[in-house]
Amino acid sequence: MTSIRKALTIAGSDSGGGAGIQADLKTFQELGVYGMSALTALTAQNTLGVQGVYPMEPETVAAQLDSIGSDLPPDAIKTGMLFSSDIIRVVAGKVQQYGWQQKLVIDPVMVAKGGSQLLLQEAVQALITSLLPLSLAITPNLPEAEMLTGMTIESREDREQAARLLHQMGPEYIILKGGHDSSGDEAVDLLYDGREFQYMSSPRIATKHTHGTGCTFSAAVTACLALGRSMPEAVHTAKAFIQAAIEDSLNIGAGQGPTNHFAYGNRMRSRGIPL
Ligand SMILES: Nc1ncnc2c1ncn2[C@@H]1O[C@H](COP(=O)(O)OP(=O)(O)O)[C@@H](O)[C@H]1O
Ligand SMILES: Cc1ncc(COP(=O)(O)O)c(N)n1
Repeated sequence: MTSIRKALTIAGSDSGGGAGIQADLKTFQELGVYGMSALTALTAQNTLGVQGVYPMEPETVAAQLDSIGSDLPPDAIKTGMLFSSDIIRVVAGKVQQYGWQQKLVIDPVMVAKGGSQLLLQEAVQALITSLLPLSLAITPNLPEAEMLTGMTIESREDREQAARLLHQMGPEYIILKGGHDSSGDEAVDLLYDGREFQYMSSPRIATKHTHGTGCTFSAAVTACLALGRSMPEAVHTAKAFIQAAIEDSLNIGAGQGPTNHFAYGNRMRSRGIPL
């Protein structure tokens, strides 16, 4: 009998396979974690953009979470596209019912890279009041952090202030991703635990094939937490995972190609390093 750690993604489906639950499940698999999913919405999507959004009924989301919660307790959970305040409230209720608070990573997905709305404007407040207080960590990109805090983020001091404000909203850890700041040669992420600011940077890769970077990064954090790693270790591994995935990103489709979920594992295996 083999025992395995389990991770759950509560997110939207990307038919093109680069973001959403597809990116999450591929990342879980690559990091040796058993992946489970509860779908919040279907998107008709490819490398050119989002052609359609079809949200699930909130009861359908609840039913999936009950099936998982009653039989397959996850070791870590992430949320991605949640779409509406009704779905957010259902997810928050199930997180409380099954006691998942200490295992929950929120990727506050708002807008797809092509510009389509994946979280309704009316749902931002529900995310702040219903879900953030229940979470272990949140992984906003810079525009999402601006939307959640209401502040403009330009300088390093702004990032630290935004992290402080987000920390006051409930999550124990703030992981502020810096991919959208194209001003330097580095992609700089910030981890804040309410006491210390820890910066993690890597060389910025010049490519348009970054579809699914945020989903993949937060899925890698979640997989590492499921494996029992500490938060700094999880973020460190996720940064290495996404760096490899962007370096070897896939030039498929006519638009913004996806990141390469095999890249990190291939590199580790070729060096004989256990994942
Ligand atoms: N061009 C890039 N080169 C290297 N790392 C990047 C690049 N773009 C994004 N990243 C990294 O990918 C992760 C996701 O970042 P970001 O683009 O900010 O989020 P999102 O995909 O949610 O918009 C972060 O760790 C960020 O530093
Ligand atoms: C279903 C779904 N969920 C999330 C994203 C965000 O993708 P990205 O990681 O590129 O910001 C997406 N494009 N589609």
